[in-house]
Amino acid sequence: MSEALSYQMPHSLRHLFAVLLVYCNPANPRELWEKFESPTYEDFKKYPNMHTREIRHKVLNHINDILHSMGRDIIELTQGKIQPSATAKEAKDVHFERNIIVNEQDLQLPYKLNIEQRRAYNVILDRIFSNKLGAFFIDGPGGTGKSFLYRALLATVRHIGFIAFATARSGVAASLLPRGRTAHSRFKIPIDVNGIFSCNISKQSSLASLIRDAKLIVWDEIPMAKKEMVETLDLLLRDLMETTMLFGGKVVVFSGDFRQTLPVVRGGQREDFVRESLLCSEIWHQLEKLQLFENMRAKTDPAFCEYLMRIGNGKERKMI
Ligand SMILES: Nc1ncnc2c1ncn2[C@@H]1O[C@H](COP(=O)(O)OP(=O)(O)OP(=O)(O)O)[C@@H](O)[C@H]1O
Repeated sequence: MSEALSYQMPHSLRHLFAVLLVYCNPANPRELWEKFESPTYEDFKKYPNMHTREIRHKVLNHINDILHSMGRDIIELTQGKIQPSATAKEAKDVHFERNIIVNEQDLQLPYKLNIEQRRAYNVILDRIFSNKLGAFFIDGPGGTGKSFLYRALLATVRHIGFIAFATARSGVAASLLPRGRTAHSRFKIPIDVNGIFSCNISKQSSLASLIRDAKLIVWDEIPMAKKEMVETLDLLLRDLMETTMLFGGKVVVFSGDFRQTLPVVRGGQREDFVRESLLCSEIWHQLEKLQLFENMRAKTDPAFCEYLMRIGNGKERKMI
């Protein structure tokens, strides 16, 4: 840092400081910062009426933005006194999404797939590797291994360095997927779509570029999502990819079980839930359906599997 002071601009000094923090592991980052912070302020000092406190905050936020792009955080340096900006949070998120390390266990999943799962796995991967459009719905009752199949797909695609998004309608389902996020937060879809068919993503942002690069998008629990959410994602992808192809020509895999929960419509009746679901969207008819039948959860108890199916299909009169 001492050497750099004589020839580097404040902007570069801030960058150098971030690099030192990440790659050189200084014994006492705070002491290092306090010794060299002043020269990193110089470019902000030319603004009239800007107090030192404000300048310090701006400078630390800039360093934080740089640290986030490298997957680190200034909280280590400031003990939580500085909150990252929205841009910094996005940069950090993008960095993590581009650098996911797949765990060994998940890499073994493709070898454990049953016949139906393997068929779906091969069809989807083939579309990804041949760069062709693929919009799928994995149709399988609870326990048939839909999540198991996603994990295998996500592991394979991420392991070779491709970007794959794991999303779900609810936070609970998202947390069960490796680096899962709710579809709302991943694609910035408004919570209450209500005729606003646009996601809050600027075309120039790093998130937009990450989405453009994505090879696979997985969306679990789709029966719980309102059809407008899926239509909004379709519009976002067409817009970002500058094409009229469904989902911008990307490979998108939806799944869920329509025997389970449908979208919530306040004060609605059964027909309202159905009308709001993906089943009543134009997109539904364009999805390729891949079936899973074998119940892997209750494999050793076929009678129980049949009982569950009868409940799901509304044919069971006797409840335990
Ligand atoms: N090929 C497989 N080999 C071994 N176990 C499997 C396989 N597929 C699924 N399983 C296991 O079966 C159980 C159910 O699988 P999973 O949770 O993926 O089903 P699901 O269809 O997503 O269920 P739900 O709709 O209820 O969420 C899990 O314990 C999972 O580990």
